[in-house]
Amino acid sequence: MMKSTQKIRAGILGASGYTGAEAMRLLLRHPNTEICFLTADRKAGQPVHDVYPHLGGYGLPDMISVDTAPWDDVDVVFCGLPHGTTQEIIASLPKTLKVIDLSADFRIEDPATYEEWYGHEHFAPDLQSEAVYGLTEINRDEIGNARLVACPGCYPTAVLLALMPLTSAGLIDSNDLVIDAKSGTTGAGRGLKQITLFSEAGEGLSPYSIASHRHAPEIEQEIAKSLRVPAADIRVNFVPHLVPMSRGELITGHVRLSSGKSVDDLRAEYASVYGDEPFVRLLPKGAVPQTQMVRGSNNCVLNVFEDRIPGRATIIAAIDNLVKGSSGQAVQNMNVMFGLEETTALEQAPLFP
Ligand SMILES: NC(=O)C1=CN([C@@H]2O[C@H](COP(=O)(O)OP(=O)(O)OC[C@H]3O[C@@H](n4cnc5c(N)ncnc54)[C@H](OP(=O)(O)O)[C@@H]3O)[C@@H](O)[C@H]2O)C=CC1
Ligand SMILES: CC(=O)N[C@@H](CCC(=O)OP(=O)(O)O)C(=O)O
Repeated sequence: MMKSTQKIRAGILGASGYTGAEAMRLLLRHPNTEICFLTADRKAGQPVHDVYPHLGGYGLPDMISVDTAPWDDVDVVFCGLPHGTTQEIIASLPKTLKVIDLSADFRIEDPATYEEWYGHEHFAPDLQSEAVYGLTEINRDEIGNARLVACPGCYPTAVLLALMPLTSAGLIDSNDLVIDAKSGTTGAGRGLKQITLFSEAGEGLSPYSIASHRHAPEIEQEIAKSLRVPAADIRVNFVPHLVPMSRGELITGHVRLSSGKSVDDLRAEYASVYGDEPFVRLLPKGAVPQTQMVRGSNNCVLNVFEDRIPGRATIIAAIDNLVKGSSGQAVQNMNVMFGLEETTALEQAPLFP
């Protein structure tokens, strides 16, 4: 447990990206953390106020290149880098440094599955075997002892928070999981991409990676681990959509109830599992989760509804992809790793409207 006056010295890799900016915003109000360095690639050398004007004036250091980062000056690094980059960079870092990775680099445990979905061999398999999957509510104890935490993808965060208590309790069929997911455009990062151009994403709703998104094997892996069955025994149909809003994510799960189980049983399980959780909220019966309920917060709101088809149910969960779906969960994990109050710097109520 850290003394309350002791500061954690943090570096943020990929600080000029969206998750980096969100990590800065959250850590600026963290009483036990000092931001020591920020890295960027093309924007290296620029002051924060040039990259993110809303974060100017807070005394943050200028962006530097990752090659010149003073690793010995920090206790922890947050890695908001593109896939495949973190595993190369952190392999050469001091082994005492704690690492909280927001990318997908250390989430997939099976090397063949990793290669199949990410298109290359893993560059740091030793580090992969050390990594702990950072879904805080489910893996809190392991995260507390971890050096390297692989934060879940934004969609898997919402999907697993919604489904895992139910699959673990045997209340729904783990082989009949159909997920329809929607994300704001920040989910695709700050780099210029045609799909997120205002003129192409605005006024529309675009499905993508239909039944072929890399978050499906990540979801299957975690459900399979919790049930102690091979990942191939779990099958998730997952279709994401890009929605013209900057942040927010909503997932709709269409599930089959186990024999004799009702929606009230599912609600009772959520209430039991999440009753004491600071960030996961089961809404009152009938209340509909919406992205507007979580914007800017580390909260996940969820609920379950009866389907018209007997024996089926519809589950809805909403998170902010940049908070609970990435940087907020990363800070939550840092708090756990350093023995701090888990909610520190994350108490922000949602922004509305
Ligand atoms: N956005 C989201 O909602 C979520 C994102 N993630 C994951 O988190 C990671 C970061 O995402 P996000 O912030 O959206 O990404 P962005 O594209 O917004 O930012 C990427 C950052 O990485 C830097 N960078 C790019 N290439 C390199 C390189 N070769 N070496 C060093 N630095 C590099 C960029 O610098 P520069 O700007 O100077 O080019 C920038 O700071 C990704 O892996 C993403 O998949 C996970 C969950 C949710
Ligand atoms: C809207 C959008 O493009 N979202 C991203 C997911 C962002 C995320 O959580 O991703 P990682 O697994 O990449 O870390 C996508 O579908 O690729």
